[in-house]
Amino acid sequence: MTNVINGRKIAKQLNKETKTRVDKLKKEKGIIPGIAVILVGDNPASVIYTRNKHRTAEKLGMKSILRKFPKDVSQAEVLQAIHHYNDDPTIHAILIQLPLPKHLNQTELIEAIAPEKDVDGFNSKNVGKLYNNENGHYPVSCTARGIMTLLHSYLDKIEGKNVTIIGRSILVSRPLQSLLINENATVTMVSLHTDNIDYYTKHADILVVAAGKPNLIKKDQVKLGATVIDVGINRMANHHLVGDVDCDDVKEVAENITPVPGGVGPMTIATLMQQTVDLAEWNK
Ligand SMILES: Nc1nc2c(c(=O)[nH]1)N[C@@H](CN(C=O)c1ccc(C(=O)N[C@@H](CCC(=O)O)C(=O)O)cc1)CN2
Repeated sequence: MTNVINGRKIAKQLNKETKTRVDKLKKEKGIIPGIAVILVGDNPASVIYTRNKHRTAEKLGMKSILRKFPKDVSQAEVLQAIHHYNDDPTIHAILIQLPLPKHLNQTELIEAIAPEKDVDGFNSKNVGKLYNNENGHYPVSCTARGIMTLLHSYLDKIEGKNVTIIGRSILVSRPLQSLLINENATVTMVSLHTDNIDYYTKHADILVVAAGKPNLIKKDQVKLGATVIDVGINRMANHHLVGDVDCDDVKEVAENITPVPGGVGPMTIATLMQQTVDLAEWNK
């Protein structure tokens, strides 16, 4: 029997736990976790995601600022906002919504965020700590951490598992590779350029697909009993959302599978909330 992983339910439970932590921080330390989300332009998906982040943070009792800039804003103006929030003691978490318009230097902006407020974990200091499997506290990619939460909910152990990740992004695939390696999984990174990609997908106990190609993966490419994590969110012409995995087909062979929508996506925002409270606790 295949488990269709309910990301919405697990995200709801995580938000409940986060709310309890927010209330405790307020009561015991007088600290209200604060997040500043920077949105440049009017990309429709980014507008929805940042609104959801803002609303969820407020619902959980946090301070939340959604700072919007027009699409032609200068690099200097965005940098100035980042410096402002770096210096604001009521803000514990700063995030720049991606993608950014092409004229902006994404790397410079991410590097300008104080590492202890870099709630996305994209700053090179935090990426380096994750890569080195350093002890101590540091933020990591919210989607990657959210996927680890899903895997831990459905699998007894990750150690020793063969994992194939299709994708190479700094947003999800690379940090997820490090998180999995740090838990002693064997991780193979492939892409749409890989020769004989089916060889790698068929050998995976855990298959993570972050390729950005609707319905790329079918059941004949998946090992019997595998756990399949679909990171793809493809908006079709009829406005339907479709993942990178043909869920109805792959369900016939997978033991666990995430649907789209309702799988990995909701975990990204719940993990962002979780990590905002982490930052408020770590840096109090
Ligand atoms: N700075 C960042 N930018 C982006 C990130 C990120 O983690 N940090 N991730 C994505 C977008 N994203 C959050 O920002 C995100 C994507 C999807 C969902 C989600 O809940 N998806 C739903 C479907 C919702 C819909 O699109 O209609 C689902 O899959 O069920 C939340 C957040 C890129 N940018």
